[in-house]
Amino acid sequence: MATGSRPLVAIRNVSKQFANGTIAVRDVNLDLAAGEFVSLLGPSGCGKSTLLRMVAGLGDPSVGTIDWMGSAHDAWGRPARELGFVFQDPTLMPWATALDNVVLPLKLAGVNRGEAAARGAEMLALVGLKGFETSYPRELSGGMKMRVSIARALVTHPKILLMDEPFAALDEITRHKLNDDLLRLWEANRFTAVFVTHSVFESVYLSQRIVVMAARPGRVMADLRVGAPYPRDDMFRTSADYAHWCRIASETLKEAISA
Ligand SMILES: Nc1ncnc2c1ncn2[C@@H]1O[C@H](COP(=O)(O)OP(=O)(O)OP(=O)(O)O)[C@@H](O)[C@H]1O
Repeated sequence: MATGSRPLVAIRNVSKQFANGTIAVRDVNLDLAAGEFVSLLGPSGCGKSTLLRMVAGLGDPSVGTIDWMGSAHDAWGRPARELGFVFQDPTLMPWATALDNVVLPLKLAGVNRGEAAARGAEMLALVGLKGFETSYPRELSGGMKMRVSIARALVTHPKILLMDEPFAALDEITRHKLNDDLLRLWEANRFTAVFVTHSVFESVYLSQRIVVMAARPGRVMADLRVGAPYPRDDMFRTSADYAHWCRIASETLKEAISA
């Protein structure tokens, strides 16, 4: 991956202190390269979500900068962040169909109705929901709702997809399936993927790179490269190579927590 080239996002000396005095993250330095798959791995409270939200512009750092390199800026000097965000909860509009949920970002961007519907339907098909365009969220399973959420995040073809523990509430079989589908989408489209998780297994399965964080205060402890090739599939999940990388990631996480 293009890790040697100019980063897509450069996080420099970033700290975040909330009004109640909590230091959520301290002195984080991180480059996100175009097209890479990175996981932020760490225990509860280590600032993963806070960091991800700041990359998305949902909250500013107290100290430091987050630069979207090479992005256009608006009249106020704010970067045009081309991103999609997937939360742990699918956050769908219950009164709208799957298709209407997916096309919302296109509508907000002023894309005309016909084109938005075509692009939305195409995206739903890519996440395995062809035929469910007119279904309402209440008619969909948890995994299907999350697929709609991913389709909505990707429908604008963002440069970066930020995901905050998107599969944590799903059963293991559904989570594995969604992991596979996410990798397939990433390999086909090569957006930058930033994935927050506390699961060592999930981070190893998905990522080229795992940024290991520790809490109190939240900080980056290690930056691990997962040297296993893609495509990754069920064969990989049961391989000695996967077990090897899980062991390394697990030991790194243990060291980070006890440091
Ligand atoms: N709005 C807020 N006001 C005050 N403190 C906050 C706020 N948001 C988060 N925190 C605190 O900042 C720290 C980091 O929280 P954050 O949610 O980023 O961690 P996390 O690693 O994503 O945790 P989890 O895995 O449990 O979601 C925690 O101590 C949390 O209580």
